Amino acid sequence: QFPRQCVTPEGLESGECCPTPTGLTNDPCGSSAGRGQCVSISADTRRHGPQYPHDGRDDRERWPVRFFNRTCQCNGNFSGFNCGRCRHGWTGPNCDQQVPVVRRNVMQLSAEEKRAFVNALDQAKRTVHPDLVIATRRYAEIFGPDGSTVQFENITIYNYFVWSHYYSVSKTFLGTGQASFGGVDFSHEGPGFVTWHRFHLLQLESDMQDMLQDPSFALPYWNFAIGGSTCDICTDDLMGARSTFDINSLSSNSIFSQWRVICESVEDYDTLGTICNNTETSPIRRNPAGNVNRPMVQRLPEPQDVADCLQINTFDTPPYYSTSSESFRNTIEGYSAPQGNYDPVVRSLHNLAHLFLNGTGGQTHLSPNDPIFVLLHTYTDAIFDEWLRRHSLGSEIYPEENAPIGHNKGYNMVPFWPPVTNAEMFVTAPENLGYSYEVEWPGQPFTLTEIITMAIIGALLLVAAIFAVTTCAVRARSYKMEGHQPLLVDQYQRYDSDKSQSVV
Ligand SMILES: O=C(O)c1cc2cc(O)c(O)cc2[nH]1
Ligand SMILES: [Cu+2]
Repeated sequence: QFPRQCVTPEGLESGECCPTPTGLTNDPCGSSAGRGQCVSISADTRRHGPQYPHDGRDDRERWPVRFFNRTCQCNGNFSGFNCGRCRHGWTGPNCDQQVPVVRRNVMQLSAEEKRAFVNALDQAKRTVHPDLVIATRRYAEIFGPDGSTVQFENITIYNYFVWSHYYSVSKTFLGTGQASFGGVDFSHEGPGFVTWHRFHLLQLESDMQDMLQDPSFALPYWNFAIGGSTCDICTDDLMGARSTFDINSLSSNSIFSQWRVICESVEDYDTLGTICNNTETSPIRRNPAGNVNRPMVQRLPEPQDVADCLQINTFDTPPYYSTSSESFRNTIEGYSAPQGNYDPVVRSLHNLAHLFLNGTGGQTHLSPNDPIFVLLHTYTDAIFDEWLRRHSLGSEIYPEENAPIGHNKGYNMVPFWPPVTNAEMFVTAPENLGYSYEVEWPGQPFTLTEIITMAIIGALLLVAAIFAVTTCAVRARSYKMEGHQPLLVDQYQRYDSDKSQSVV
C-alpha cells in the first residue's frame, strides 16, 4: 500500500509521500530530471450510494487522504511512486522504447512457457516487495503503543496481491464489543469491480516484470467458459492437480501444494479491529465441482454466456450494485443471468468460476491465495476489454456518483498507491495501458487466419475448376475438328462388343 520510505512518523505527520528515484539525490519525484512533480491528491467528494451509512469511521473513506495528501505525478511515460520506472509497455532509460505485453491462453503455452510462469509465481510468493509495506493496524493505532513505532511491515510480492484484495473487502470496524459492518466492498458489487481488478492485475504484472527484469512478461489467462465440470488448468504442469489422498487438497507434485495462505483469521481481525499481515497459515484448499450442497456451482460457465454478456449495451445501471439489471458489469461479475436480467439465485461468469473452485478461491477475503485467481481475473479483464472495444464507449458512461462507496468514477481505488481512479482504468488496454490479449471469442466461428486460408483454398479450387472446364471444351472442339466419331458412340460400341464376348 505505501512506499517504505514514506511510512516514518515524520512522513505520516507531513502527509507527503514524494520520494526521490534511486540514482538521484534529494529530488522528490525526480522533478529536476523532468520525471514528475509532487502534487496534492484530490479525493472524490461526490455522494456515494446508501449501502454504507457510517461516514467517518473507516480509513478507506476518501482514500488515501487519511494517510497521505501529497504524491508524485509523473510526466510522459515515467511512472511509479517516485517516477523512477516506466509505464506498462515501455522500457529504456528514458522510457521511450515500446515492448509488447501479450496475455495469452495458459492452455496454449508451451511446456517451457508453462514451467516459466509457474516458477515466476512461486518466486513472487517468496520475494519481498521492493517498495511497498502494509499497515498492520488501523490509522487510530498506526503510531504504536509508544506513539513512535509505526505499525507497518514487509510483505512478499504475491502476498501483497492477496493482502490488497483482503483490505478492499474487509469489514468496517466500529469498536470493541460491536459487530463490524459488512455492507462495504471497495472492489466488488459495483462499477469499480472491473476497474479495480484490472489495476490489481496490472500491479502484479508490473511487480513481476521488475522481479524478472523482463518488461514483456505477461500474465496468461484461463478461459473458464468451457462448460462441464472439469478444471482443465488443474494439472501439475499448471495450477496443480487434485491430491490423491484428500479431495480438498493439491497434489504434492505441484509447487502450489507448498504455498500457505494469508488473511485466514478474518473473525479475529473483525472482532479485535486488527488487520491481516504477512503471516502464512494453512495450505490452499480446492475441490473443483465438489460443492454437493450447491449443484448450481458444480459446472463452469458456457461459451455462449460470454457471447451473451458481450452484447449487453449498458455498462452499469442504478443502483450500480449487485442487484443491477441489464448491466454489463453486474453480468460479467456474475450476479445477473448472462443475458443481463438480475436474478438473486443466479451465479454466472466470474462469480460462478470462483464458486466452482469450492475452497480458498471461493471466499472473497482469501480468494487470491489460490493462484487460479490470477488466470480467472485476466480472462474477466479480457472480456471487459473486448466489451469496451466493441461498444467504443469512453469513460463518460462510467457513473460519477451514487455508486457504492469506492465505486464512483473519481474515487481512488483502495488500497493502491500511487493513487489511481476508476476512470483511469476505464480505457481500452492496448491503446492506453500497454498490454493486450490474444483471444478467440465465442460466437465468432472462425479466426481471421482461418477465414484467409479458406478464401485462398476456395480461390484455388475455382481456378482449377475453370481450368478443367476450359481444357475439356478445347479438347472436345479439337476432336470434332479432326473428324473423330463422338466419344459416347465409341463407348456404346465397346460395351456391346464386351457383352457379346462375355456371353460366348
Ligand atoms: O458468492 C459469490 O458470488 C462470490 C464468491 C466470491 C469470491 C471471490 O473472491 C470473488 O472475487 C467474488 C466472489 N463472488
Ligand atoms: Cu474474483
